[in-house]
Amino acid sequence: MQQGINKPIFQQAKLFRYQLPFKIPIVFKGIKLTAREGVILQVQNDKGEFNFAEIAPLPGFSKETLQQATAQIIALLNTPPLNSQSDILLYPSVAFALDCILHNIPISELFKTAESIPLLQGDNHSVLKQYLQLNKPNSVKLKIGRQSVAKDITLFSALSALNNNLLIRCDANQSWTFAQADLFFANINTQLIDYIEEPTASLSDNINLAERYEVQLALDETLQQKQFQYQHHRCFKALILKPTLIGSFERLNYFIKTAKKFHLSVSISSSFESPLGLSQLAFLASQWSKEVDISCGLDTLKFFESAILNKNSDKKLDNKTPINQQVKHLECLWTSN
Ligand SMILES: O=C(O)CCC(=O)C1=CC=C[C@@H](O)[C@@H]1C(=O)O
Ligand SMILES: [Mg+2]
Repeated sequence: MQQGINKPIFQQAKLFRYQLPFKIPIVFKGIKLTAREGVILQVQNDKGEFNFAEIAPLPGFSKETLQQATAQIIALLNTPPLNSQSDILLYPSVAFALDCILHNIPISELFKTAESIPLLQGDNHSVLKQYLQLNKPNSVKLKIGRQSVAKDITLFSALSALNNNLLIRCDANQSWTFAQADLFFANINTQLIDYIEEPTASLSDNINLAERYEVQLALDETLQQKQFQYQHHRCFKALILKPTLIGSFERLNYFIKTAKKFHLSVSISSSFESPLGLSQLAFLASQWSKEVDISCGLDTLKFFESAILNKNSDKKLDNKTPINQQVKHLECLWTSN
């Protein structure tokens, strides 16, 4: 994808606020959220066409707050023209949204059909129930590291007993110590791990564990460090790209090129965005799949009570209402003129 496109001054920009309640609260790195909050940016270009983007820092994962990101985008919109060469160090959520606008990333309905690897999270009983309800697919992503290692071992073994062909993508979100990760690997059939994302917070410990137990690693949080430069190791199998946490298209393209060079697979993964953000991620995934082996980790709408952008639930919108129409029903929190 092209970089650094400069656009003429836009006619009008608006920011809308959304809030999507979760079915049950979800804990993100120790922060319990009952709802997802973000803003939708709508920009009308000189031809009168609308472009959209979402800014929704994920508490626990993003360094910036929604208030900070909103203030930054307003500052940018107040000094047109919009371009991706801004001197200010942009927050990742803002950099990504800006590039979506500058590159006219459409709201596509692709995400409704894009096949995502099912994400299983919750207590052991509910994870096993979710897996059975999905008719035992051969590939799943399993959250671990949120309960005792003993319970995770029980869960992993119970899940794998349900399907001989199951390959599990594990995600520990850097929550284990070396000893905890070591205990986990020593007590499961590691051949059933497709790859594991970030067992501990130390990349060198993760490599050490991967070599010891012959498991493959995927990098997720590591890729969100602004200074991180990829150095290949044979135990790396996949890159998890969370565009709204990584930021600019320039940085994302760097990882796509890296994946191509080292034959890594790429997962385009959600950060629990609204349907608008997810639809743009699905579009980008379909573009990048021309270059690298892509899978989607966009299976997060199921955690919301309702995935419709709508301020008042009495407005009779349903999921057949086009997303750009839904935006009009949100509370407008800022407008350029
Ligand atoms: O990658 C997926 O399949 C879905 C998204 C997902 O698992 C995550 C999104 C954001 C924060 C975490 O809870 C989690 C992850 O770490 O990958
Ligand atoms: Mg992860």
